[in-house]
Amino acid sequence: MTVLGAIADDFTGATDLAGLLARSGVRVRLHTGVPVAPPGDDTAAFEIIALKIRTAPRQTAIAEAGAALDWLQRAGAKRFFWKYCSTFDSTASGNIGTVAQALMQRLGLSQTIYCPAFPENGRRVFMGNLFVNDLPLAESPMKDHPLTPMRDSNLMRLLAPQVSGSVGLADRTFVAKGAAALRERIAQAGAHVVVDAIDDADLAVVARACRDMVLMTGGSAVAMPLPGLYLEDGTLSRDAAKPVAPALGSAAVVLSGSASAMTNRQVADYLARGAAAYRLDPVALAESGHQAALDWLSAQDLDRAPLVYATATPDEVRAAQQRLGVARAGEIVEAALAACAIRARDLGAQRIVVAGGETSGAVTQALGVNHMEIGPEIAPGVPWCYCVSQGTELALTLKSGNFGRESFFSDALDVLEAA
Ligand SMILES: Nc1ncnc2c1ncn2[C@@H]1O[C@H](COP(=O)(O)OP(=O)(O)O)[C@@H](O)[C@H]1O
Ligand SMILES: O=C(O)[C@@H](O)C(=O)COP(=O)(O)O
Repeated sequence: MTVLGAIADDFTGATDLAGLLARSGVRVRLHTGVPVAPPGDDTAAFEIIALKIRTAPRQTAIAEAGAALDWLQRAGAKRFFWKYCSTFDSTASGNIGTVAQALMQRLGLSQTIYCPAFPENGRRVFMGNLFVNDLPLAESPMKDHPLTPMRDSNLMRLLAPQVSGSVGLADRTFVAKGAAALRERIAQAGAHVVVDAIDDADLAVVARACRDMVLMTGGSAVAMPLPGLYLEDGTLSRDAAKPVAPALGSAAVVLSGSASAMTNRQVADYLARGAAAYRLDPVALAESGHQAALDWLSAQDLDRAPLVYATATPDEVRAAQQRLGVARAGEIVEAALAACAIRARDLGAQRIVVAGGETSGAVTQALGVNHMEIGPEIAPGVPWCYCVSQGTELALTLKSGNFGRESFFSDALDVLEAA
């Protein structure tokens, strides 16, 4: 029986949520896109639908999230979770609040909460302001994100233009008083309530206070305590069926389309380890296409997990965007990396590491993957996922731009080796 149905605005975010929920030992199933077939009898306790709508036009985002909600309701879910980025990545007009409001309308709700905190990855919310490690969001490297540069750290100000209802705050002084006091505060705080949390203990209080809300929204970490709460009161029984790692060949590829500060360090680390690498230049791709990258990949020893990357500094990204336009630069890079993923699979690679949320969406869609089982976690919020692409079993990991330590790419391959 499905206890919670979740909708994620991007693919890395969906695997992040899936990995954190799966820590509890309950069954989590991840669908990429809204499944075409109606739900069967074997639905998991936690069903997640990954969408690629973080930067989509508002009406597209609302329509796709609505279709996902319908499917999850048909799967039997009575409670829902809207997952977005722990750095609140959104465009000026949406889509975090926009989609939340649309889901509220469809569910007949007058209220939801917003809690992007993910303390294990340094994201904390205090007095409604989001911090990334020791910096306010707008001073963190997120200010330079290629598609969703975050130039304000105040979540209420970010949310207000995205919704028509009132925006309020349940600050940490209420969280510190425990679940009952927090619940009371939230009830009085308006339609769209930002909730503070600076550590996992705070998130446990928030989850306890909101566990019966029909719709919660946030980063993955505020959902992490939910399986424990549902197991505690018998809403859910533990399902020990762990996905079995498929037998995989040793060929692998690393594809990086994230331009985050952390991914830049991870690419540098992997290069320093002697990895064979091909750098994608968006302007050259626009002029000549990506055949040269495919030819390079075909000549590589995939047992040594070569890297194809567009990862670049903020200045380099800006220069490419000025030449090509923001959307086109992103699309060209995503298309090239998606084509590399298909080529790598066709050359026998069954281990594919992808860095970047939009990039992961493009790669996963191109591979025609429609659902994934959740395997071992490589770093907080980044699990290996097992899936099938055109009849080939694959292990795929989708790394959010800023997640993982410097050695992430080699960590990922090591973790899979040990699985
Ligand atoms: N060198 C580059 N120049 C311009 N755009 C780039 C470059 N490298 C990557 N991009 C684009 O930037 C976007 C990065 O977003 P994403 O893949 O979501 O990474 P992250 O997870 O870091 O946010 C993608 O659309 C990608 O195609
Ligand atoms: O919540 C998070 O930080 C991640 O799950 C996520 O959504 C990150 O997005 P990208 O950095 O665009 O991959």
